Parts: sequence; structure tokens; C-alpha cells
Amino acid sequence: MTYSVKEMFLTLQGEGVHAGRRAVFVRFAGCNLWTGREADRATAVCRFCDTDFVGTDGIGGGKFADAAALVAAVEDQWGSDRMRRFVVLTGGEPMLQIDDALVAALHDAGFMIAIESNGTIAAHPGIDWICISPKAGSEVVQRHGDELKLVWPQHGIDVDAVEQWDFAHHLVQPMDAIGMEVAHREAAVDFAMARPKWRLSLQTHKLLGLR
Ligand SMILES: C[S@@+](CC[C@H](N)C(=O)[O-])C[C@H]1O[C@@H](n2cnc3c(N)ncnc32)[C@H](O)[C@@H]1O
Ligand SMILES: Nc1nc2[nH]cc(C(=O)O)c2c(=O)[nH]1
Ligand code: SF4
Ligand SMILES: [Mg+2]
Repeated sequence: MTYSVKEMFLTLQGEGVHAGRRAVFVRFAGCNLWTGREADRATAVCRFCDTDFVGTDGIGGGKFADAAALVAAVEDQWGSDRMRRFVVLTGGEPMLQIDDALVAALHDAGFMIAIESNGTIAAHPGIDWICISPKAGSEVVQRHGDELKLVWPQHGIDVDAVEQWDFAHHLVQPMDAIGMEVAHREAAVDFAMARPKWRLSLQTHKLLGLR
């Protein structure tokens, strides 16, 4: 199948358990919880998105005719070193496009595969690191994985219920919103202080000026 990718880049994972780790990011185009158009934001299920995932015109983006073509581009970003290869599939919603062929080709190239997903579509079972970030008003079907990353504050989330899902790590991440940075950071710190199961995740790439 053809994969539509907004952008692709080599950076450090900025968020969550793997923060600080060298990674190739593949940002798939399109999402099932928002069109990505500002005109639709107020009526979308997910209204706080910090990302442009519309189209395939970003740096390193494009339409890739098959898994081999996409993986060749990922390898190009990583370089020839085969040690500790790590790719993060994000978006947009990556589970709209990830399939058997892509997972197999990335594994053949020696990559550990991580996903950043909203959890409304079951994650591909071959993925090595599943990070799910629930969105109020959506139905999360992927209720197990490696990392649950709750963007906070978010009205309409039943934290006690979410906490019972089967995840190895629980992270709370301040919602980035213009003018609300300090209040949201404080809310996330308060959350982590009140709930010992959870720890704070900061978007360190933004603090560092990385992509
Ligand atoms: C842009 S999303 C793409 C992957 C997937 N659609 C999802 O929502 O998990 C990547 C990560 O950024 C988080 N995120 C999006 N907007 C954010 C914001 N304004 N502040 C903090 N985190 C945000 C998401 O919750 C998710 O964990
Ligand atoms: N450096 C960096 N780390 C990230 N972790 C999750 C990201 C995402 O947008 O999915 C992201 C991103 O866009 N950049
Ligand atoms: S689900 Fe993810 S990509 Fe889609 S609008 Fe929300 S944060 Fe953005
Ligand atoms: Mg991001």
C-alpha cells in the first residue's frame, strides 16, 4: 500500500519513558479525531493538538509506494550504524496506516518500533513499544501497552478508570496551550504529586528547540 507521510526526521524522543533516546520520527498524515484544519478544531473530538499532520509536504515527507520505500527513507535518516535502531511512528494517527508489511520491513532493517497513538484503533501486535494517549470523548480500544501518556488537564477523562487499564508506565504530560503553560504545568505536577502511580512527562524537545 501507499503510505502518506507528513514529515520524517532524526531527533531525540522528547516525551515519555524513552525521552532522550535517538530516534527517527515518521509522522503519518491524517487523523481520525481531527481533520487538522483550524476551522474544524472547535468541533473536533480532539481539540488540543499541537501538530500539523495535513498533507505530505513536510521535510522528509511524501508518498511512499510501499514498505520497502518507506523503510529505505527511515534507514537513510538513521544512518548505516545498525546498533540500537529506534523508530517512532506518530502522526496524525499512525494506526490508520501501519500494516504487516511495514512492521515486517522495519524489523528486517533492525529497528525497534515505537508508536504514539490515540488508542482508538487496536495497535498492530508487532509493535515493540505502545504508547497510548487517551482523548476525552473518544473510545479507547487499545487498553494495554507499555506507556499510557495522559495529557493534562483534560475535562471528561475518568482517571480512576483509565488507571485500571493494563499499562506498564503511567505518565502525565502538561497540555501545551498558548498562555496556559504555567497553569497546565502546575496541574500536571499536582496530578503526579497526588497519584504515585504516575510520573511527569515534559515535552523536552520543545524546551531544547529540537524537532
Ligand atoms: C500529535 S500526537 C500523534 C499521535 C496520536 N494521534 C496521539 O494523539 O497519541 C503525539 C503526542 O502528542 C500529544 N499532544 C498532542 N497535543 C498536545 C499538546 N497540546 N500538549 C501536550 N501534548 C500533546 C498527544 O497526546 C500524543 O501523546
Ligand atoms: N522530539 C520529539 N519527540 C516527540 N515525542 C512525541 C512526538 C510526537 O509528535 O508524536 C514528538 C516530536 O514531534 N518530537
Ligand atoms: S489524536 Fe493525536 S494527532 Fe489526532 S488531533 Fe489528537 S493529538 Fe493530534
Ligand atoms: Mg509532537
